[in-house]
Amino acid sequence: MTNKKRIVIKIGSSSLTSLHGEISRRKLKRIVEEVVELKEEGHEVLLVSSGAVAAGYRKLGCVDRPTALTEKQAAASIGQGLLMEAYSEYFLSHGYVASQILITRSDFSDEKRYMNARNTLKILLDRGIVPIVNENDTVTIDRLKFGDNDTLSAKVAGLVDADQLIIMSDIDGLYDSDPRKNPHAELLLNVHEITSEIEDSAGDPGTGVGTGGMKSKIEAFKITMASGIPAFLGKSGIKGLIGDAVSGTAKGTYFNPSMAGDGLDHRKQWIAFNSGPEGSVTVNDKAKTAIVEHSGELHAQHVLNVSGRFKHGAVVRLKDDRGEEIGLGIVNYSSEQLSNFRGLDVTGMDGNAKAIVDSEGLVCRLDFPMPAGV
Ligand SMILES: Nc1ncnc2c1ncn2[C@@H]1O[C@H](COP(=O)(O)OP(=O)(O)O)[C@@H](O)[C@H]1O
Ligand SMILES: N[C@@H](CCC(=O)OP(=O)(O)O)C(=O)O
Repeated sequence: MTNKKRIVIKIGSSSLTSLHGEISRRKLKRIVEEVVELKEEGHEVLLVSSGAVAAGYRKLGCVDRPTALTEKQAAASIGQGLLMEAYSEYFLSHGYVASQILITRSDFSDEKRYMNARNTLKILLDRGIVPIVNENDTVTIDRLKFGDNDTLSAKVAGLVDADQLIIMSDIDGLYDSDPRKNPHAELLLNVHEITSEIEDSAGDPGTGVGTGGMKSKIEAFKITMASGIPAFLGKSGIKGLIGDAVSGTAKGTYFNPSMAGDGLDHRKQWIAFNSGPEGSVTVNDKAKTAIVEHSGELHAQHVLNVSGRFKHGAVVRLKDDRGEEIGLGIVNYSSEQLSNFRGLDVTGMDGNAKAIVDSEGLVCRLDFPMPAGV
C-alpha cells in the first residue's frame, strides 16, 4: 500500500480496566484486534500501554489500586509480566509478535541511550514486530518518573518519527472546559495551537484509575505539535475508532501541527523534551535579542549569572534578567568557566558566539568564545 503509516497508540489504564480497576482481558483483546487490522493494512504500530499497576495490585494483596509508590512499584512488577503475557498471546493468535520495552526518564535524559532506544525500536518496527512500551515503574523514584504515559507516548512518537500519535482515553476528545465541572462544555474537533485557554481548560484525571488527566495529554500534544506529528484523542472501546482515527474520520479531537513532518529534529527534540537541564545561565537583554531574534552576537560578557554545576556539553536553561526562560541550550563551557567569564570584556576576540535557535526560540546553543587568560 502507498499510504503506509507509522502509528504510535497510547492505551491508558482506564481503557484496559474493568469498573473495579482490574485488567479486562476482553478490552485488551479488542484493542489487539484493532491493531491487527492496522497491521493487515500495512501500517507499522507501536503501543505505549499502561496497565501494569492495574494488572498486579490484587495479586499483591491490595483491595484497591495502591497510591503509595512502593506498593505501585511492587504491583507493576507483578502486573507488567501479566500484561505482556496477555498482549503476546493475543498478538500471536493473529500471527504477530509483540515485544516489551520498559523505559525510565533517565534512559531518555542520556542522549546515547535515547538514540540507542531509537535504533532498537526502528529494527523492531522494520521487522513487523509490535513494540509495547511502558514506563519501567519498578525502578523509578517519584522525582525521576515520566509519571504518566501521555508524555512518554509523545516522546516515543518523536523518537521513532511517527506519522501519527493516537491517545485512547476514557473521554471522546478535548472539551473547551472540564466536562465534569461544566455540563455545557463543547468538544473541540480540530486544534491547531495549544493556547493558554486550552491549557487552562485541562483538568485532572476523571477516574481513580487514570493518572495524567487532560493536563498531561495537553503536555503530550505540545510535544507532538513541536515535533510536527499529527495526533488524535478519542474514547477507547468504540469499535473501529482506531482505524477511523488513522483515516481521519473518527469522532474526537485532531491536533494538527502547522507543518506536519517538519518539526524539531531528534537532537532538538532531545534537548527540548528529554535532556533534563543541569543548571541555568542568565544573560542580559543584548544577548536575549541575539538569541530570540537571531540578530546581534552573543558574547561571554553578556552572562549575568550562572547557577548549578555543569560540565561542557550540558544542557542548561537560558534566562533573562527577570528570570523568564528564553530557551534551552548546550553550553560549550563548564559552569566554572562561564562564571569566570562574567563581566569580562571579550569583544574583538576571534570566533563570535553563535546561538542556534529553533523557530519557537526553544533550543539554542551557547558557543561563547573563550576569553584570553581564563
Ligand atoms: N478539558 C477537558 N476535556 C476533556 N476531559 C477533561 C478535561 N479536563 C479534565 N478532563 C478529564 O480528563 C479525563 C481523562 O484523563 P484520564 O483520567 O487520565 O484518562 P486515561 O487514563 O484514559 O488517559 C476525562 O475523563 C475528564 O474527566
Ligand atoms: N505505568 C503505569 C501507568 C501510568 C499511566 O500513565 O497511566 P494512565 O494515566 O492510565 O495512562 C502502569 O503501567 O500502571
